[in-house]
Amino acid sequence: MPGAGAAPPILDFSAFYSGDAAAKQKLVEDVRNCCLHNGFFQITGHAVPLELQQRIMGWNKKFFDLPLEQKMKINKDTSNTWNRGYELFKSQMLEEGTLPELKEGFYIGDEIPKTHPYFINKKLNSGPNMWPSLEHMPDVEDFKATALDYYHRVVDLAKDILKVLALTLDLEENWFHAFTEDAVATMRLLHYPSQPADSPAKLTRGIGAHTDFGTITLLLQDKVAGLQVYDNATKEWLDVRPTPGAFVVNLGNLMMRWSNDKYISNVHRVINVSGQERYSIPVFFSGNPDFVVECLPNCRKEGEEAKYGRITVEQAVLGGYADSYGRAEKFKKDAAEKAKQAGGVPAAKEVAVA
Ligand SMILES: O=C(O)CCC(=O)C(=O)O
Ligand SMILES: [Fe+2]
Repeated sequence: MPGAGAAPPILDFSAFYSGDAAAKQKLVEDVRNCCLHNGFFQITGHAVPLELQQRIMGWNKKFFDLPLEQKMKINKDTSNTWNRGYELFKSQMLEEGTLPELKEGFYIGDEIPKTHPYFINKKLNSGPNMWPSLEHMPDVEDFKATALDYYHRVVDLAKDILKVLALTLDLEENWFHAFTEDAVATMRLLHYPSQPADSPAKLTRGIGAHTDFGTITLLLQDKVAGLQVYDNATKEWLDVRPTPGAFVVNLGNLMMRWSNDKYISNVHRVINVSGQERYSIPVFFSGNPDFVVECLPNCRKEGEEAKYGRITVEQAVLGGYADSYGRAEKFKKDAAEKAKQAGGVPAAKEVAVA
């Protein structure tokens, strides 16, 4: 059971599929305790094949091995407005006071054609993916097929996890059904270069301390450690150990708000001082963008007011993005301004690029 100073437990999710009522009940209780404690757990025994996880991890590395100018051709900031494609090193800064983050990313989502109502109505992160060209990646069709297969299976798993979450709140298993229909989710391939050992003190981060903006996140890590969860009780950072085949599951801000802060969207970060390159793949499950979220049943006492008003999924997620990217942009502008005042060239190349 999670307690002060305990790393997120590894739960066997096969109990959900097994038909063994006692095992399923135990899973529900374990998940509930994690949600109340720090909103993090790992799961094994799910239906996403290990072999598929390994193939998408292989593509993760292959993608980032492309030369920078090829990745920049599908830069998410310049090639589209629906949040797909390549994200340059140091684009994000989630933790106030730290330096822009030492990670690069590649955003993928469901393949939404330009004729789809979500694209036409500019719904949250909805549109065609941005793939490398055939010229730069001759087997890009395999990359696409693997990424989309992986995406859909993880989204299905997210829906099963939401069934368990409904049970943790004593709701009917399909309570989240309307919310999960036509849901938006975003997956990002991430690459963290190895950082110097003094990174924690020097305030350089792979990804700064943050909470996720969506409903739930399902993260695949490779073998290289670096992810840490903040333990509110002991005020220490706990390592989330890479576990073969496991997904790290954590609740995002939308779920915390929806549950009236009963369930926790917890602070986490990555600092990669392993001496090796690190790769990971989070899938952020947002939900149906038009779904209106307001305090879940069984999350407040009789007569108690809900802490938050109604909000659509789309509004809630977009609010979180604006904060984190705005911070990185401001930092870069300030750095460029400082360099100009000092009469020098901007210190870092990315100041000009971003
Ligand atoms: O790469 C990881 O292990 C964590 C990534 C993460 O927290 C995020 O992308 O929000
Ligand atoms: Fe995160």
